[in-house]
Amino acid sequence: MAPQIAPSILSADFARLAEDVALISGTADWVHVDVMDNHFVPNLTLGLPVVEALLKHSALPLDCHLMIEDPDRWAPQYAEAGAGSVTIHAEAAKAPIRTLRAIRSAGARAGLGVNPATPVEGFEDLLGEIDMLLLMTVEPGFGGQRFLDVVLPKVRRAREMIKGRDLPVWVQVDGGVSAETIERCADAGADVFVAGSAVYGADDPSEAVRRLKAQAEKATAAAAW
Ligand SMILES: O=C(CO)[C@@H](O)[C@H](O)COP(=O)(O)O
Ligand SMILES: [Fe+2]
Repeated sequence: MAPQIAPSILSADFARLAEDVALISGTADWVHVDVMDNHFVPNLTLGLPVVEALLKHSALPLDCHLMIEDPDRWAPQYAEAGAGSVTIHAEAAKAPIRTLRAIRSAGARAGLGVNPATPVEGFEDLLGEIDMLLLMTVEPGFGGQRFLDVVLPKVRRAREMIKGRDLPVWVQVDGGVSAETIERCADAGADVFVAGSAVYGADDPSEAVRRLKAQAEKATAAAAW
């Protein structure tokens, strides 16, 4: 799959979300929406009502990343509302298979996320239940953190696992992805890149997306996977 860029609106202006989403509509592939509940992570952002409102204003599909304690209860509702993709965290879900199936049944892509210290090997048998594996490259909770290079071998192993099973599962990296780190991620096997501060901290967010995508495309073309 060609590399895709998903700017995170965590670094946008929360009072001008529709305008900030419109800024990247011409160059980005997804709008990444970080839902945080102050329980699974020590930060509080937005929830279903804001996502429902944003869906009416976004030309791009919403990629909802649920960093919440009870994703089994909430995730299907984001899919039913019209999100293009809904990701639950493996550390939080109590019935991941049921929840992933409910997301797909509601017409969204189903994502499974893992924190930096959570191994992917335990989830190999779930690969057939998901459309995307999200590998956090920072500890979840905040934008603008430093990229954790220590996660890159896991990105590589995840890509190998997926390739070994011949499944169309996307590998998303999230956290600290920038012009400095995106090539290493693409080389390791990532094909969906979340970037918050690297996009919304730039003078021209749309141009920042275009550049990140060009870098990812070049690194992917040269990659062994
Ligand atoms: O899920 C998260 C943080 O928990 C991310 O989506 C961040 O919002 C990415 O921001 P940057 O690290 O790119 O600034
Ligand atoms: Fe995220």
